[in-house]
This record gives sequence, structure tokens and C-alpha cells, in this order.
Amino acid sequence: MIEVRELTKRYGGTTAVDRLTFTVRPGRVTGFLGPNGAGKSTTLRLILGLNAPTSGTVTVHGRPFRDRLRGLRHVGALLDAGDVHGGRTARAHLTALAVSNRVPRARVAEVLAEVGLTDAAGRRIGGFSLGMRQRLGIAGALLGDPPVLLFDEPLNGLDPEGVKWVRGLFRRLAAEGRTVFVSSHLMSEMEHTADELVVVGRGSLIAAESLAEFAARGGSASVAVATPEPAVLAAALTAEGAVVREAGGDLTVTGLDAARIGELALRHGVPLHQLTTRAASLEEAFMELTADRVEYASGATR
Ligand SMILES: Nc1ncnc2c1ncn2[C@@H]1O[C@H](COP(=O)(O)OP(=O)(O)OP(=O)(O)O)[C@@H](O)[C@H]1O
Repeated sequence: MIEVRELTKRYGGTTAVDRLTFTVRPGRVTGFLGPNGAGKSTTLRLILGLNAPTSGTVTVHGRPFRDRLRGLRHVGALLDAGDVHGGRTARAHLTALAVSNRVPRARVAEVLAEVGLTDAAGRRIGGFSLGMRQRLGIAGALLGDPPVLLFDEPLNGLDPEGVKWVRGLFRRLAAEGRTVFVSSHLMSEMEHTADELVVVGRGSLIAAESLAEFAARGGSASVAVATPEPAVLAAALTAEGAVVREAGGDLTVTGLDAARIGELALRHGVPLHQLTTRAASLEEAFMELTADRVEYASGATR
């Protein structure tokens, strides 16, 4: 279990992490989601004790992680896949990690096989693609067979087959009872990967709940309407307080439900060819919730 309490990290005038409180439980995949610059990497470094918090606490199984000897057996982490010695072979890299963490060397071949790098074990990491580096980083995290695993943007650079493989791996690790905490800036990546979500924006907590709860709370549902008289219907709906967008003659309506739209169409004598309620996607819920917390928004005003 990872417990983060009132965690704050400032760098000069920048508050990277702002009084964050959440718990990551074992047996599930927890997605750590937020726009770029939201403070995810900083939080992961604080969990690992690589940086000291300005205030607040973070514990892994009840103790600050840096107090533990032989770290890799307690927490496995992939923070930055590029942060490896390019001149080393994959096997040499993992062997050095194993030795310094007193992990049996036999684990090296096991994790190489697990991530599909057996054939590349003798090649220098400098020639690896980003996807191969991610696999190697994941192998390093798995080396000590730890109960807690942290991954920072592990799907970056993976091809669709790789993404599918990582998802399966995370599921399996969680099913084995481990704590799996995975960061991403894309809801689409987490939608099919995570059971639980911790969502942050500009360093502070936006939500900590199950994926289902998150889906239920955010994003307004809309109704797609097809009619041969879009202008007449749009005017009637707008007069009732709906927000209407028109694209290619079809209307997308928010603020009124399908039944009310049907009644208004009937009252104005407008035929309807289609009337479909569309649930908000998780992506829309995420965008809505984080819209005012994006550090580098596109467009002039914020
Ligand atoms: N060592 C540092 N010195 C100064 N500012 C920092 C440092 N590390 C992070 N920051 C700032 O803290 C904020 C959070 O950064 P962080 O990398 O934790 O976000 P993130 O959510 O991981 O984003 P990304 O997905 O872009 O990596 C940013 O404004 C960043 O510029």
C-alpha cells in the first residue's frame, strides 16, 4: 500500500506537488493521470525517496521507502527508460542491478524472457528502440519480484502489440496481489488498463476513485439529432436553454435530454431522422475536469 498524505514539493516559486493525499491499494492497477506538468513524475520520485518533500509524508507499507535496504525487492520502478548506460548490453545492465540489490542472478534471464528481450540480451542498449528500452525498464522493475511497482509513462514508444502486452502484464501483476501504480497523461491509455484512478492537475488532487466512478461523474452526455430542418430545430432548442452545435447538418445537443428534444421537435413540426443519447467518454470527462489545470494550454486565453 502506498499512502500519500498532504504531500507538497516546491521548486523555488513552482509548486510541483500541492498537498496531495491519496492511497494506492494492492491487487489493482491504479492509473496516475494528469496533463503534462501536473506533478506525476515528481510524486513518483517522492514515493521512491529520490527527492525529499517540502512537507507532508509518503509511505510504502507504512514506512518511508528510503529507509529500506535492497530497495528493488520492495518497490520496482520504471521512471525514465532513457536513463540507462547505452554502452552496456541489456544483460549486463540487469546483472549490475541484480548484484547491487542482492537479487539472484538467475532472475536476469527470467525477466528478459518475461519482457520478450531474450534475443536482444547481448546487444548494447544504445541501439535499442524506445519500445525496447521501455521493455528493459520494465524488466528492471520486475527484477526483485517486488510487491509494489511504479511505472512512469510506460506505454510511451510501444507499438500496439507492446501496449497490449503491457496491459496484460499489469493485469497479471495486480491479480498476483501487487500494488501497480502507472502514470500517463492520456486517458485513452488508462481506460483499458486501470481499475482505479488518481487524477491530478497542477500538483493537486482532482479525483481518487474507481474508473467507473470517474466515468459516472464527469462529462455531460449529449444527444445527436439528425433532421432535415436543423436551423429551425436549433433555434427552438437554444430558446429552451440547450447548447447546440451543428456539423454537416447534424446537431449535437447538450443541456436537454432526448425526450425533451423530441417533444420540442413535435411542437415545432420538425421531422426527426435520428435522436441518439451519447454518453460522455472518459476522455471528455478527463478534459473537462482538468481543463483549468493544464499548464501549457493551446490557444491564447486561459
Ligand atoms: N527539478 C525541478 N526543478 C524545477 N522545477 C521542476 C523540477 N521537477 C519538476 N519541476 C516542475 O514541477 C512541475 C511538475 O513536473 P512533473 O515532471 O512532476 O510533472 P508531470 O506530471 O510528470 O509531467 P510530464 O507528464 O510532462 O512529465 C512542472 O511545472 C515542472 O516544471
